[in-house]
Amino acid sequence: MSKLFRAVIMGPPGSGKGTISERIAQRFALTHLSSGDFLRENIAANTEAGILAKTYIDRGLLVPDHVMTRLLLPKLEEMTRHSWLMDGFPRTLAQANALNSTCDLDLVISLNIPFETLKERLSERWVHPASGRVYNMGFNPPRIQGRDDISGEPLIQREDDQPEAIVSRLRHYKDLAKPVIDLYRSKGILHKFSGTETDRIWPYINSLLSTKIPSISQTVTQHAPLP
Ligand SMILES: Nc1ncnc2c1ncn2[C@@H]1O[C@H](COP(=O)(O)OP(=O)(O)OP(=O)(O)O)[C@@H](O)[C@H]1O
Ligand SMILES: O=c1ccn([C@@H]2O[C@H](COP(=O)(O)OP(=O)(O)O)[C@@H](O)[C@H]2O)c(=O)[nH]1
Repeated sequence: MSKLFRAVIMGPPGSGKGTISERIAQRFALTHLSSGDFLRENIAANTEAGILAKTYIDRGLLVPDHVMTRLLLPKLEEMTRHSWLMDGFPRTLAQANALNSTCDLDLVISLNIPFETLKERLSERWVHPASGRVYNMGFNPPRIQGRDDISGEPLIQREDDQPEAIVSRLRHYKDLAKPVIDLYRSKGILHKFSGTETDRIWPYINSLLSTKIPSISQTVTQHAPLP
């Protein structure tokens, strides 16, 4: 069996983490884990952690580190036989240190996208709350306007995707992410990608990962070519 591969993707809101994670998961047969999706599942299932997390999310706050680690680390510990890509965790240095004590990461992708692009994308983002599926009226519109492609349920715009909220979310991201990015840089596993379009960044990420997970990429590219 080939070596297991563990990666994290970081970037400000709207930087394309979800979009790129889906492509990576498909191309390299990794499991895509998203902290936001995992929280939404817990909220929908009314778990103790979900109920607690909701009180923070509803106020536009980050869920406290100890709640996040208690929720996510056992999940990762269960995944001993899987290669995975984590999106949305760690977000703070305390979370990064907790993750560090659970597993060794192979690689961290950090997305660096201009502010104007982020603002534009977020204002055009529509989501299907139950599944976390994300659309954009220009980039990847739903097949039927205002409806999720799979369930046909209505799409919504998130409160915190309004222009006024975006500036403070971005500032907040920068403050918290900097020490995490510095930590991964010092470990020599950080790979930073800059640009305004996922389609342009994707080939670089694809070729980097092909060198890191060659055995998986060869099998998968024969069957599932992507742009
Ligand atoms: N690692 C984390 N630490 C603390 N809170 C988190 C974490 N991950 C998610 N959350 C909480 O869940 C909410 C939804 O997360 P999700 O990743 O879906 O969206 P987001 O980060 O706000 O926006 P975007 O998807 O645009 O980056 C966050 O706003 C935050 O309150
Ligand atoms: O090159 C791109 C990549 C993404 N998006 C859109 O930008 C928004 C934010 O992307 P995503 O949710 O993947 O970013 P995240 O917040 O997860 O980093 C979504 O509406 C995507 O459809 C876009 O318009 N162009």
